[in-house]
Amino acid sequence: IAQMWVLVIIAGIGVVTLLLLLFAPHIRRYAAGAACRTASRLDGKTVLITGANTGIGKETALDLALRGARVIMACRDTEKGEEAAASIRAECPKAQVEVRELDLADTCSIRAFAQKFLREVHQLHILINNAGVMMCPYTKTVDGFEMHMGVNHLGHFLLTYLLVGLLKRSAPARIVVVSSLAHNFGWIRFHDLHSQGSYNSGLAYCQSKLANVLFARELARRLNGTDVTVNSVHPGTVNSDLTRHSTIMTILFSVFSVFLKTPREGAQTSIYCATAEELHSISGKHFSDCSPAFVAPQGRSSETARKLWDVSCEQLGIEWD
Ligand SMILES: NC(=O)C1=CN([C@@H]2O[C@H](COP(=O)(O)OP(=O)(O)OC[C@H]3O[C@@H](n4cnc5c(N)ncnc54)[C@H](OP(=O)(O)O)[C@@H]3O)[C@@H](O)[C@H]2O)C=CC1
Ligand SMILES: CC1=C(/C=C/C(C)=C/C=C/C(C)=C/C=O)C(C)(C)CCC1
Repeated sequence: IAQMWVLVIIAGIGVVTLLLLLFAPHIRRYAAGAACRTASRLDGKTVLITGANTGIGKETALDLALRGARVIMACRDTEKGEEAAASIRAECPKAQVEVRELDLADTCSIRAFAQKFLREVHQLHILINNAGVMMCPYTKTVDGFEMHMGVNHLGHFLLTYLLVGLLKRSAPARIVVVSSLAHNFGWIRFHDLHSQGSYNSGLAYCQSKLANVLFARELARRLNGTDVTVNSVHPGTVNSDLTRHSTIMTILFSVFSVFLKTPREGAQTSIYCATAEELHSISGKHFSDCSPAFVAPQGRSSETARKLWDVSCEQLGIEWD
């Protein structure tokens, strides 16, 4: 009987493998999701992308550079950034890409970055808040913020605050906030925003991605009439370095990689929101697979969005009306 079970298991694995191989092209096509079909050129436009040295950010940078934009890649590790820029130039010799140092886990770095940027770059048409950290062990940023909240939300909040004047002067301009489907599982824990009482790395990530959705909606409302639009994005489930802090997720993502998006596929919705002509006046919306997407009720609450805005300003020591 034991031998029979072994045979059944081997046959089962064989059948599953065969089916997977047979349907691999279909599975891949389905997993890839929607591609951005717009042919818009970006000659003469300046784009800033955070976390552009790898993953979705790097692929977004390559695509926008191919469209003729000057792409500024804001990276915390400029060596990694230069390697990414070199690989973009190898694919697109005419690419105007440059690397600048930005550590979103340090408000001094964000302020220094913005100061130099405003001195040296005189226009900004597209800002893509892409950088992110997921499920890291409990860590604080230089300013004492919990890492997910500090980098994914507060760091980008401060960066956008410092650059919004330039975006307005360069209008029409767009801001793309890379959030996630994970916002569905998040709650803004105003009583313990920095998880000092209790910490769960998954929930901390979800909270920060919900903060991204709320920030995009509230900023869109405040920028109404300025010709600067803001939309948030879920890129899909993408096989990137994002899982680096979780061994289980890293193993699962590589084993099931055929079912996941590649970083290039994951960049499509960011590219769509940054370039699609039909979105020129669309603001405060959430997109996935280059289409409008569902937002969880907690991501649609104007009250929570306003409260988060006020708390974020307070924590960063800024006034932003
Ligand atoms: N991959 C996925 O399945 C999904 C991703 N997303 C979102 O997409 C975005 C991009 O993720 P993805 O490309 O997958 O992940 P990667 O880990 O490949 O890229 C993340 C980028 O963020 C940068 N980064 C992290 N911390 C900081 C910091 N303190 N200062 C500046 N840059 C920083 C990283 O730099 P470095 O390499 O130096 O660490 C890297 O360039 C994230 O916001 C993520 O939340 C949303 C849903 C699903
Ligand atoms: C359940 C399951 C999977 C799906 C995981 C998903 C859907 C992860 C989504 C992550 C997100 C959205 C991260 C960033 O924001 C895998 C890996 C295919 C392996 C098989 C089990």
